Amino acid sequence: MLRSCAARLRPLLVAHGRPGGARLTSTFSFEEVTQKDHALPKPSWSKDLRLLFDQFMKKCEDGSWERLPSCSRHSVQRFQNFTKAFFSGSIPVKEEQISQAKFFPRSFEDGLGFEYAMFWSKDEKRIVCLFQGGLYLQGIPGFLHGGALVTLIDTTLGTHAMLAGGAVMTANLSINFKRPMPLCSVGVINTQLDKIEGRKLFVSCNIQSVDEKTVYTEGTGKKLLLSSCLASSLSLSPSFFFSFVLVYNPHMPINF
Ligand SMILES: CCCCCCCCCCCC(=O)SCCNC(=O)CCNC(=O)[C@H](O)C(C)(C)COP(=O)(O)OP(=O)(O)OC[C@H]1O[C@@H](n2cnc3c(N)ncnc32)[C@H](O)[C@@H]1OP(=O)(O)O
Repeated sequence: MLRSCAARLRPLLVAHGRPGGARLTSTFSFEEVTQKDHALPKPSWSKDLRLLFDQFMKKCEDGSWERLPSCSRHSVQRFQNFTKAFFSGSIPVKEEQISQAKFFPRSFEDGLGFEYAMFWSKDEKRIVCLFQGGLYLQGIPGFLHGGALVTLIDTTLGTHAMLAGGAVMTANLSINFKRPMPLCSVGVINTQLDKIEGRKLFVSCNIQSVDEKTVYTEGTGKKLLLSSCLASSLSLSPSFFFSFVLVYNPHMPINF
């Protein structure tokens, strides 16, 4: 089974100039050049968000943490390869629409929607997502819409599951809204991987205020790996596995 899985993935990696097992920095860097990295400070970021971002960038200096770059759209090639690999090549939108499609959390104008940056700790195996919810994300007056919070929770938990296991889809998400979160305030999402059962990854997180005094929301999610052979390939050949994940995840570190 592993051999057939590897055979299925190899053409995709070669198509990106990435033979299985090789480090993939050069091709991904090329995409970085052509696509804007949104997980960097902007004028619309509040002082709180900048301060937290700077603190985590400091933690990155010794290599224990890594900032995850984030772009707003996939290249047409990446899109097509993803659907070929996991949905039998049936592209769900018209060919001409592919280049127009945007990653939902990155689809708002600067400062009006989600502003966020994720950091990954390889040792602690967790993600911290620093974010600020803009004026277009209002629910009840003055507070963030619950759906907006769920979007960012799903995105952060999905990224964690991808880093832990490979391409995933959300099968189940459970949310507890504990306190309303003020519009334009800054929140911190902390994730953890609770367990893996076969293709199922159980991940959870909460959203806290910057001073850690308020827990706004808690979330637990069940993510399903899209291919059962990917998890087992991780234990045999991490570099091959990571090279695959790098192709598909817009939040993946450049130098994994
Ligand atoms: C591109 C880079 C972007 C990267 C960007 C970074 C992250 C972005 C995050 C966004 C994520 C999304 O929005 S995803 C979009 C929202 N989600 C979806 O549209 C998913 C739609 N659902 C599906 O496609 C499917 O139901 C799947 C893939 C989830 C599962 O189908 P399947 O593969 O056929 O699996 P199946 O045999 O049914 O079940 C396998 C096991 O999982 C359990 N299971 C299945 N569904 C559920 C469920 N809803 N709740 C609990 N458990 C479930 C079953 O009981 C079974 O357990 P057992 O018997 O083995 O014990």
